Formats: sequence, C-alpha cells, structure tokens
Amino acid sequence: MMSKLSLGGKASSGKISSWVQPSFTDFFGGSSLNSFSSTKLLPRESQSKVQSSSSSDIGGKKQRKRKGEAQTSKLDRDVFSSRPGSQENQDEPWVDVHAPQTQAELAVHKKKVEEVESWLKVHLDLKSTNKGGAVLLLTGPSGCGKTATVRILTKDVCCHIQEWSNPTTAEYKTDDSFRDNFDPSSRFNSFHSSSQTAAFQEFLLRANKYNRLQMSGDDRAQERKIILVELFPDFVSLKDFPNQFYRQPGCLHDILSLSGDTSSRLLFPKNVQEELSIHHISFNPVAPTSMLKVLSRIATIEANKSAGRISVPDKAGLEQLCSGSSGDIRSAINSLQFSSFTDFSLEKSLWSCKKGKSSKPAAKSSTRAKGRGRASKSTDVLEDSPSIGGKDASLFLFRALGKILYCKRESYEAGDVPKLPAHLSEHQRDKLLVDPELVIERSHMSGEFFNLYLHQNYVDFFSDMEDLARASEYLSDADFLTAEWTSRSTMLEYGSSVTTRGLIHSNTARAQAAQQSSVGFKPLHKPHWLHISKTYRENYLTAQSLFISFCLTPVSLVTELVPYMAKLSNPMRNQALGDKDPGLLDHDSDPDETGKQSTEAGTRTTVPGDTTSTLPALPNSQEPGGDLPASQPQPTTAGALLDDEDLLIEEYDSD
Ligand SMILES: Nc1ncnc2c1ncn2[C@@H]1O[C@H](COP(=O)(O)OP(=O)(O)OP(=O)(O)O)[C@@H](O)[C@H]1O
Repeated sequence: MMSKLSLGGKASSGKISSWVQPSFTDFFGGSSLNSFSSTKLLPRESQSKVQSSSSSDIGGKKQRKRKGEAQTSKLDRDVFSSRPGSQENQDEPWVDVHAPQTQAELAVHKKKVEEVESWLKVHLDLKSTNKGGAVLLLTGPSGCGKTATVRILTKDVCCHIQEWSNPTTAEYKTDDSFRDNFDPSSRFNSFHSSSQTAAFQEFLLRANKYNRLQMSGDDRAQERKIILVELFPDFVSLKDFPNQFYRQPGCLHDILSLSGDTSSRLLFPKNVQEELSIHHISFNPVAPTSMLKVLSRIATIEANKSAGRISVPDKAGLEQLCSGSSGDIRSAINSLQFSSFTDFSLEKSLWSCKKGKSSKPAAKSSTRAKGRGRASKSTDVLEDSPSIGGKDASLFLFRALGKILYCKRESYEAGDVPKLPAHLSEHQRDKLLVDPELVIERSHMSGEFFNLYLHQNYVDFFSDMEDLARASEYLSDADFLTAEWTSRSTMLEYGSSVTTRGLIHSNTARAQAAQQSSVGFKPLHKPHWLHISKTYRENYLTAQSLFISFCLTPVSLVTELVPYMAKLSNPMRNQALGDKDPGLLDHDSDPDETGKQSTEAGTRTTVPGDTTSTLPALPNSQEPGGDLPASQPQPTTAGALLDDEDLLIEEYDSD
C-alpha cells in the first residue's frame, strides 16, 4: 500500500478525535460502536453512498474504511464512545480493541517510526514557515502498520487526521455525473473514472480548505491537520484508489499539484517526487518476532478476559499464524480472533478432516515427528496454512519443485502395506508424502509451465540411467497428451499429473523411505526454453516486419528465407555460423503460440546449449534501417537474463 500523508496548512482539532469506524462493523452487527479512534473525512459522495459497499469486505481495514450506516450516527456514537477494551465490546474486532496506544507498542521497526516522527516534527512545527502542502509517502505491504504509526505519532501532537476512502464504482451508477460524463463511444466507461477523479479532487480541495466543525471540548489551539490518503493497499485492492489514476497518472499529479499537496513508482515517479519534494519512507512487513509478541500479548489478555469461553492457540499455533500472515499484522490478529472461537475451531477441525482424504496428514505427522528442522518447520506451515484467515498458502516455486523432485516418502505401517502382484513388484513404492496435484495448484502457475521447470531440473535428481529414461518417457507422454489443441484444455491437468507422478515414480533411488538419502543442495534453473522462446519470438517479429511481402509462414520465414538471405549476401560470415543448426528452433510450432508459455511450455523439450544465434544475422546489406537490433542476441540482455536464471534455492531436504 501507499499512504500519502499530506499536511494541511491550518485546521481545527480537538479532543474528539475518535470518529473512525472500527473494523467488522457489519460483520459484528454494529456492536463495535465504541472504538472510534480518529476522524475520517470522506468525500461527500461517498459519505452518502458507501453503505452499499460495506458488507462485501470482511477483512478488517476495509470495514473500517467503508463507513456505511455508521456514518449516520457518527456524532451520537462519538459522544458516547468509550476506550476500546471495555467489557461490552467482547465482539469487537481485536485488531481495534488491541490497537497500539503508544509508540512502544507499535510492531513497526523503531527506525521507521523515528523517521516518520522526525518528518512530522519538522512539518508539524507550528512555528515553521512551511505552512502546509508537505507530502510524506509511506509505502509497504498491507497491514504493516503504516496507518497505525501515523495515528500514534499524530496523537501525541494532537493533530487532526482526515482520511480519504475511495468510493466504490457502484456508487457512480446513480450519480448525476453519469449523464455528464458518460461517453458511449468510449471503451473505458469514462463516467466512472471521471467521477472518481472529481470526487478525489473535491476531497482534497475541501480537506485543504475547510476546517472541521468545532465540537464542544475542542481545543482550538491545534492548528494542524493531516490528510491521510490510502492509496493502493496492494494490487488486489486497487479499488482503494481511483482507477483513473492508473490510466492517467498525470491526472493525479495535476490534482495533487493543484491542491497544494505533493505526491511512488507508478503514481509517483521519481521526477514527480523530486519536483514536489515528497519524502518517501518504505515500511517492511512486520517482523515475525514483533508479530509473535503482539499476538502472545493479545492471546493472554483475551484468554484471561474470556474466562475459558474461548480457546486461544498455543505458542505453536501463534507461530503458525505469524508465518501464515506474511507480515500483515492486521491479518494475523484477525486470524487469531477467528481461530480462538470454538465455532471456528470446530470448523478448522472439519477442514482438517476434509484434508484427511489426501496424503497430507501423513505429511504432518511425519514432519512433526522428525523434529524441529528448518525444512520440516516450513513444511508444517505449508500443510497447515489454509487455516482461518491464513494468507495465501501458495508455495514458492522452488519449494514446489522441491516437493516433486525430492518426493519424500514414509514407510507404511506394518499390515498397511498395499500388496502388488508379483509381476508388478518393481513398482512397489512407499507412501508418498506429497500430493502432486495440490503442489501444482499451490504453485500458482499453469501445469505446463510447472512441467517446464521440472523438465529443466529433473536430471540432477536422478542417479540411475534407466530411471532417467523412464522419467523422460513420462515427460514425452505428458507432451503428447496436450499436443492436440482441440483437447488441450481438458488434457492439461492430466498432462501435469503424468509429468509429476511419472517423475516421482521413476526415481527408484527414492522409492523407499528408508533409502531416501539426502540429495543435497541443488540449484534450480529457469527453463532455458524461456530464453530460446523469447529470442525466437523477437527474431521472428523482426524478420516478419522485414519480409512481410513474401507472405511466408512463420516457420518458412525463419528456417528458409532468412538463412537463405544470410547465405546469399555474406558467405564468409555464414561459414562461422555453419555448424549452428537452425533446426534447433522448434520447426513445428507456430511462433505465435510460442509466446504463450503457459500453454506451450509443457510441449517443449529443453534446448541444449546456446541457440540464441540460431537465426543467422542478416548482413547489413539486407537491412533497410541498418542493424537488426531486436533480431540479434544482445550480449548484455542475454547476460542479464542468464544472471537471473540461476535460481538459488534453499535446501529443501533437510534430512
Ligand atoms: N502492535 C501493533 N502495531 C501495529 N499495528 C497494530 C498493533 N496491534 C494491533 N495493530 C492493528 O493492526 C492494524 C495495522 O494496520 P494499518 O492500517 O496500520 O496498516 P497499513 O500498513 O496502513 O495497511 P494498509 O496498507 O492496508 O492501509 C491496525 O488496525 C492496528 O490497530
């Protein structure tokens, strides 16, 4: 996310600084009325229309942002608001109840807090001649405490916060601006974006121009305010920021400049940052140790408070929550709360029952039984992470590959061993601890693309030639399954099952748990095919643009015409290339399809060696514009790519 803090020049402020609706307002049926912690000013349109949007988000922050019905009786609540943590708010989201109150409580690195603090000190200095317009850009993943830090720090200096919350697109459907802005000829529904832009602009202008209404008890002595603009929490929640600005960042820059404010990489390119003197502080995900501390504290408090009504997770459970939350403290606290309620615990156990169908429970017991090794720990996390609120259980690519290539097994318990007929005894294997299909699913890449990685790396994991030959047969079978475009979409999953299970089964050296010696560290490599395919595509496109009038098929173009031209005009040079066989490029493929790595990947074999120069360089006499930059292997680019290609992996097998 990026948060933009803008310092308004003048403002009112006051003790009544607790208007922000807590998380889960809708989820908990509005029982969270008394934990407002700061003022949030929405643009007028969104104030009246956000209601419809608020029920869709269960995640903490969004609820807090979309005020919904809470907006209507904000004042009443504010007057009666009490400090979060009181007896009544049992159903309050813990993320609000246990919001940090002091700097020391923040689970954010001290240095970052200090950095923000010193920026604020300079720019909130009432005596300073710099009267407003200063912008602090806070970036970092969602839930790493950016907003919490700002709130704590500004609380100390009694500063008034006005927060932008992006109205949802649906709100504009009834907006008057529909008629004004709708352009039937536009593909981009300009009426949405224009309204968003207008709303944001209006918010900034209002926030800059007008003071907050004075409430009884307000302290007029405070003259500073902060405009907090939550930009994109992450790419999943782009809706938090007017989409229009992604299409036309210049539009945002104009508005920010106009409104006296100033303005990250996409929305705030370096030059804009420099021009508008934006100070940028980048936050890291919350460190596991800090996270664990916070979770333990909350778990202890809540366990005491509930007097046995809820069961908070033990230390191992908390650790798991930490690792499952990827440094997002909001998500971790929410997960803690959900998992502490018995209903959810029940559900969790049901989940594990469901999972029991796969081989995973075996994996769990085995990894746990094996002790506290790093790899076994991470395997644990992997197996358990889909628990409540857990973040994406996706596997890092190298880990997913490791799971297939190291193919861990466990011995059957006596009496449980499946008996194969005598003639099939060579296929007898111990129980597999991985579920190949699940691994592919969690790798979040297409099966074919995953196959491609396996194809590039499997050889190192085999010690027997016959095994290797069998494995390569399985790879070919998988290719064959997906060769027909008419059935490809149906056969893709079967193809990747054949590859993964084929590789695992072929590796007889790893057939029995007892024989599974450590393979040791093996670096994994990116498929060379990617590089070849890229070069081929580039070469083809260039050749096509040069010889478009020949009306040749792509294959003829790059394997016949271009080499022929090269031979014709520069025999000397061509001799040097003589032993490079253009046939190394995949003749049978349609170059248009080679671009679609995910669909074609599995049908390729790794091309050995450097074939980047398989397309002979065209002599200068053949080039209308001089060199053929795109068609030639670029040493620097190739170098960069190759540098990148060595994926160093941590040792997966820690035995
Ligand atoms: N010790 C703590 N440190 C930081 N935040 C905490 C702590 N304990 C609880 N919290 C809560 O965790 C949440 C952190 O979310 P916050 O809004 O600060 O993150 P953010 O980085 O601004 O995220 P986003 O990018 O989604 O806006 C807050 O609701 C905060 O109250």
